[in-house]
Amino acid sequence: MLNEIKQVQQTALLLHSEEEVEQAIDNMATEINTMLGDRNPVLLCAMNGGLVTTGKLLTRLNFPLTVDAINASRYRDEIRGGEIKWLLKPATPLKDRTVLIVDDILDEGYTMEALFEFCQQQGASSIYTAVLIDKKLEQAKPISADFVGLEVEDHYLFGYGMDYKGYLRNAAGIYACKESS
Ligand SMILES: O=P(O)(O)OC[C@H]1O[C@H](OP(=O)(O)OP(=O)(O)O)[C@H](O)[C@@H]1O
Ligand SMILES: Nc1nc2[nH]cnc2c(=O)[nH]1
Repeated sequence: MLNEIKQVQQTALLLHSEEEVEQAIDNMATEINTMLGDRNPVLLCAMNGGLVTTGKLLTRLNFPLTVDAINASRYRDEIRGGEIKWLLKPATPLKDRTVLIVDDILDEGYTMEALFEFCQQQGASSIYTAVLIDKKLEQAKPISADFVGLEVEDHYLFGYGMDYKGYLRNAAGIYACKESS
């Protein structure tokens, strides 16, 4: 397994450097500070992929907020999406709260749609969505994100929270796996 991971890492294409991604996160934070500064939101970190983006955003946000986690996964260790499996629901009551769901990537959009619907069912008063990456696809998505860091072509990506078979989430850049489109 580790040989495969090293091979994927070595042959991957760097699409966005660490500097570019950090700038994109700065820009997202500026927008979120403007839009949600007086809303006392709860940030929901969409685990596991949303971990890096949530952490990087958090210290750039300059207003009162609380944080919790949510996890509905549909890829697990595959590079094609399947059925949504709920792994974690937030402990924080969402009723009458403003919610900001933070994830690494909006790909086909089914994961974010499921997270959004869950927050609606819990009675959130308003729900915003933030993703580091919005993948450009030919087909329409069931949901769009309110805050987007970067738009990226259709490859299987890793880095900044995004994994390849559970690994490479810690890569400090946005990489495309070779021959993944
Ligand atoms: O827009 P979609 O096509 O639904 O895909 C996006 C989702 O896929 C990844 O999650 P994954 O299920 O791989 O779990 P992970 O966060 O643990 O990596 C990613 O973190 C998003 O949540
Ligand atoms: N790591 C990773 N997870 C995803 N989930 C949906 N699309 C992707 C992708 O391109 N990379």
